[in-house]
Amino acid sequence: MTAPITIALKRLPHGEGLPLPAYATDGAAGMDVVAAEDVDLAPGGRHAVATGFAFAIPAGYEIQVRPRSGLALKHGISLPNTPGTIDSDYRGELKIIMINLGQDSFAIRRGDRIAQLVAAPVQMARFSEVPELDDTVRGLGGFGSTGVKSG
Ligand SMILES: O=c1ccn([C@H]2C[C@H](O)[C@@H](COP(=O)(O)OP(=O)(O)OP(=O)(O)O)O2)c(=O)[nH]1
Ligand SMILES: [Mg+2]
Repeated sequence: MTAPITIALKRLPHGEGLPLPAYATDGAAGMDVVAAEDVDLAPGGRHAVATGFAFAIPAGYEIQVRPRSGLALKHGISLPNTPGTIDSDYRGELKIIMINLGQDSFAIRRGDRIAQLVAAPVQMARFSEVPELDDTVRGLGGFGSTGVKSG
């Protein structure tokens, strides 16, 4: 296990009293984050749920916002943009964009764990434009091209 990075966090006024995002167990990959507001999500509805926190993620890292499987399995609650990307230069409030894919209305209450945050390194890249690409076995094949028997 690599040493944890330190992420500066600012508690916003409406985040008063909420727990910091935290790992539920020693081996958890994601830190559970809780809602800072009450929201009733109708079937098919979506909402950017306040968390009450803002961050300064160190350069070279991101936070990925991922759904919780329990909410997904039991209630059809997910994130339409999963994994959400929190940029290192974002200083606004972390919001969790939630969608209700279930058939019943779902009540999110302040303090409920609604998503999990995974800190990850970011490999920066740049493009080099070329006239031709090199040949490969796959070539132009994609979208289910492998393992298809011909004849
Ligand atoms: O689930 C999310 C996703 C994004 N953000 C914030 C942090 C992120 O750094 C910023 C921009 O996100 P993204 O790049 O995914 O959105 P965009 O549609 O490309 O907006 P922008 O033009 O602001 O980058 O919005 C959240 O709070 N929650
Ligand atoms: Mg963007």
